[in-house]
Amino acid sequence: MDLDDPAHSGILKRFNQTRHRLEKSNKRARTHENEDSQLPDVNSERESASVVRAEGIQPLPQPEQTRDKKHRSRLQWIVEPEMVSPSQTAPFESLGLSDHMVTKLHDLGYENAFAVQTAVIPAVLKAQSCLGPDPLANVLVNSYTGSGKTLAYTVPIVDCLLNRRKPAPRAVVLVPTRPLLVQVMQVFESLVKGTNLHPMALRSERPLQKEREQLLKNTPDILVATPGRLVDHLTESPDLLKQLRFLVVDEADRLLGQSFQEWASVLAKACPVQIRPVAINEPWARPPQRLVFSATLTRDPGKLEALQIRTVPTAPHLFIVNDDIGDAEFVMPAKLTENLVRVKTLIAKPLALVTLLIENSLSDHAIVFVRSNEAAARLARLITLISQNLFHKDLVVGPVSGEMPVAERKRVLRQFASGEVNVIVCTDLIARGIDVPGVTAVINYDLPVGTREYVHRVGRTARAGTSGSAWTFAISSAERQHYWVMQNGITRTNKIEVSHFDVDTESQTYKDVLEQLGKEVLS
Ligand SMILES: Nc1ncnc2c1ncn2[C@@H]1O[C@H](COP(=O)(O)OP(=O)(O)OP(=O)(O)O)[C@@H](O)[C@H]1O
Repeated sequence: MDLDDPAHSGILKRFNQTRHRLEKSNKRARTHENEDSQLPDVNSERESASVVRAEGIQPLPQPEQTRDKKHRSRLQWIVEPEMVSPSQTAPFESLGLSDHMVTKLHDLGYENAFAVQTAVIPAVLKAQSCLGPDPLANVLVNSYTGSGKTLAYTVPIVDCLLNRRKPAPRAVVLVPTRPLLVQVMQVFESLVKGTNLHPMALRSERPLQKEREQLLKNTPDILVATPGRLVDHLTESPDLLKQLRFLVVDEADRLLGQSFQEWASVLAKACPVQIRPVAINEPWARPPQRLVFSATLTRDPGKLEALQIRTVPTAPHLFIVNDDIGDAEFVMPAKLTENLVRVKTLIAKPLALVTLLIENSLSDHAIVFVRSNEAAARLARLITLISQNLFHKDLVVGPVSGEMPVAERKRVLRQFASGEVNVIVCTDLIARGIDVPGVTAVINYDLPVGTREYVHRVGRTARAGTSGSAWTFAISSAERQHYWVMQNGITRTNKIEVSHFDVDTESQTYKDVLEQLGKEVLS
């Protein structure tokens, strides 16, 4: 209460007057031990009633404040998240996993758990070990790009489901894009090898009916899907998820930004709800444990509400992998260096890009982001032409965009991962979640639309503790301003470097190259 506020000081004054009168009247009652004298003084009661209704010697009822307190305690997990230092690594043996899983992880080359895994794996295992119908503590995670969030949920899920007892999907993992779906599926497949667990990806490129038949026949334990495809199946088979134990929402802020087919409410209706048995032999059920991940997780309770994160009676865990919460919402990988590249004109941009790639030895394994499918195709061709004609180098460049056939896109990504393709030019389709080890640089040829997109794009490099660099082109003061605005709310180890790029756009060879591209586009 603000005592300087005239309204509040008036309330306080009236409260003190009333309390004073009540104290006087109670004292009188105790002194005389006379039943009549215990009644409050009629005059003073009238007086106090005209002021405010008093209820014993209690503070005056303050409904707003009570509600606010309750509200606050329900949101305590958001207000005071559990901070996890990025340096907090531990052997997988120490996290409560089965011997089978620890051996499997070692076989796959994972020795120690990354920070996010040391926090999330024990929290999930502990919640899942609770028997009975009590709701499980949900887990929400904000951890920087490339920090190992995928293993943080796939490992405990597989470990918990190892003793397969029910032929029904018990885990659903939602992801925003098909490339990410393929990647998560590969991680599950590597973890379940040698067990009787069966993961399945729901793919929108397949006929729905055929996939449904497969779903009924194979009874997968784990489903990996995009929300739209899952909704299609739930419409046909509303009981599909009745045995669900885990609901993972990866890249949650992105998915929550999509209201496609009202997926969150359809999914909420399809999940088991709390059923507390009245007698010991009665059936019970509890909602699946929600595991929610992103490098840019929203902490807006209003937005998270769609996921039905239970806050009572078990408060969720909100893990933030960062040394210092400060004011920053997001954190950059420690070994990422960032550069703002000032280029004078639009026409200089392609040449500046190729010069940057070649002169800074970035051309081996780089990702260039542009804003449209068309720009991806055009710039990929232009990089090839410029590198051949002006630098006498044969860079292998491939576009990756949403309009390409899925098989073709997969091929380019596979070749990029194996090193056959040096540079990919892509849209935001692969800005999130995609993990290609060894990417040396990310170049924002076109500016991303906002902070979140920036964080995810540049996070395709400097992953899993490795080094990498990010370069963002800006040709006007408006673009530079946008760049600096995007940096608000990001915490980083390395200072951003600003460089100027002057290239000769007047050379005849460059003009010829641009003309050739123009002709190719028109033909
Ligand atoms: N404990 C570990 N030891 C060694 N490598 C690991 C470990 N955990 C994960 N990795 C590797 O780190 C890389 C990044 O992991 P992952 O893709 O899960 O990151 P992420 O946090 O989900 O990133 P993003 O936010 O970009 O989706 C992967 O190549 C993965 O194999």
